[in-house]
Amino acid sequence: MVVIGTGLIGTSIALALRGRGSEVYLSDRDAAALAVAAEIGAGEPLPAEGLGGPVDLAVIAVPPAAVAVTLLDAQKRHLAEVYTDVASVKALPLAQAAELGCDLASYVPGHPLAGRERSGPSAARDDLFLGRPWALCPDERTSPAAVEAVEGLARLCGAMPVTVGAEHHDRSVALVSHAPHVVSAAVAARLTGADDTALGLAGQGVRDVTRIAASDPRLWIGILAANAEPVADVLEGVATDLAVAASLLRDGSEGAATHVADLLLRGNAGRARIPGKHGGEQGGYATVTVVIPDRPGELAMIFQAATIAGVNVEDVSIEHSPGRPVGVLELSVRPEEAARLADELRARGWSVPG
Ligand SMILES: NC(=O)c1ccc[n+]([C@@H]2O[C@H](COP(=O)([O-])OP(=O)(O)OC[C@H]3O[C@@H](n4cnc5c(N)ncnc54)[C@H](O)[C@@H]3O)[C@@H](O)[C@H]2O)c1
Ligand SMILES: O=C(O)C(=O)C[C@]1(C(=O)O)C=C[C@@H](O)C=C1
Repeated sequence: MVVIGTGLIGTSIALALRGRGSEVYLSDRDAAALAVAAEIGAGEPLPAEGLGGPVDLAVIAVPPAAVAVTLLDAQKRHLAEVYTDVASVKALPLAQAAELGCDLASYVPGHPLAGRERSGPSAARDDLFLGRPWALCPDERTSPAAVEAVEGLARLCGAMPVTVGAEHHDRSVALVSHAPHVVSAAVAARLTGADDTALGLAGQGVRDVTRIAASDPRLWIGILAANAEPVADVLEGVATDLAVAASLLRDGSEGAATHVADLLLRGNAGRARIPGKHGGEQGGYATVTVVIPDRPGELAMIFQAATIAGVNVEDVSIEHSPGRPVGVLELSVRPEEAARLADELRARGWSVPG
């Protein structure tokens, strides 16, 4: 394989592929990004003179506006049999590739729905795509063999391939990724004028809502500009809800509170529709909460206790208590296994409230 663009996503794919035994060559116009990716074991730099023949697959992991020119260049060099990209929008690269005269039979537009708020190869992780959807947007011009190869890539990275048309993809991600990003930025932007007391009171809620606001604005302006209309449609709906909520709160009447409660209930309902682990139903798990001292080996012993109790931990999160040497661990498990795990942990001396 060849990975062109060794930033967060390209290097994460390269690491995942290397972990599955693939031979990976790397290319980036930024020599420092290439050097870091190679240094952390993502692959070998692609020799300037090429490899003497096409590799199976080239993954183009550059910003959306650079995908089509990068594809054309790679195809001119006959770098690979099959090409895919990972850009967060799909209609733009596909239209530009057609306009530039790229070979569309061997190009499968793709988009793994996994990422981080950090950029560059040093933020890469080989497990980034585990259990995540990976959109593929072939059309009537794409060869079935190319689609099969890129489905194989997604599966090798531990992701679930999902086939969807490019326009449909872009409208969908406007709703589930791009508009939420702008909303997160808008909430975080309110904090620039906050005083130290307010910031000192920041808890997990604001951290959850603003995590993605730490992302690279240069990358995101390219994503938003390439999906402008669908994102604007969602933002207008959000803006209406917010404006109505603000005016009702000022109104202060009991009727107004009921209307605001309606927005909160719709929020509950929307959130509950987000699929859970492996695309399954969300909310099917019970949470076992454990207070853990901050000392070596504590987590390992808790997971060992879960193993002994025969309980599979489906998900895990840790909340740190600021200034205190303890944390609160939340273990998501099947509801029928929660009491067994709680008993096992209590018997071994941990504090399991509830
Ligand atoms: N960040 C995310 O969470 C995320 C998730 C899924 C998909 N994506 C998509 O993946 C792509 C890469 O994003 P990233 O987060 O890895 O960004 P990044 O900034 O970490 O990496 C991009 C890399 O591409 C290189 N690059 C830029 N233009 C190039 C060109 N013309 N030729 C060769 N290399 C070039 C840069 O030097 C950089 O190393 C984007 O299209 C983005 O939309 C991002
Ligand atoms: O979790 C994050 O940090 C992301 O930015 C991931 C996320 C997303 O919105 O889910 C962002 C953009 C990508 O195109 C794909 C995934």
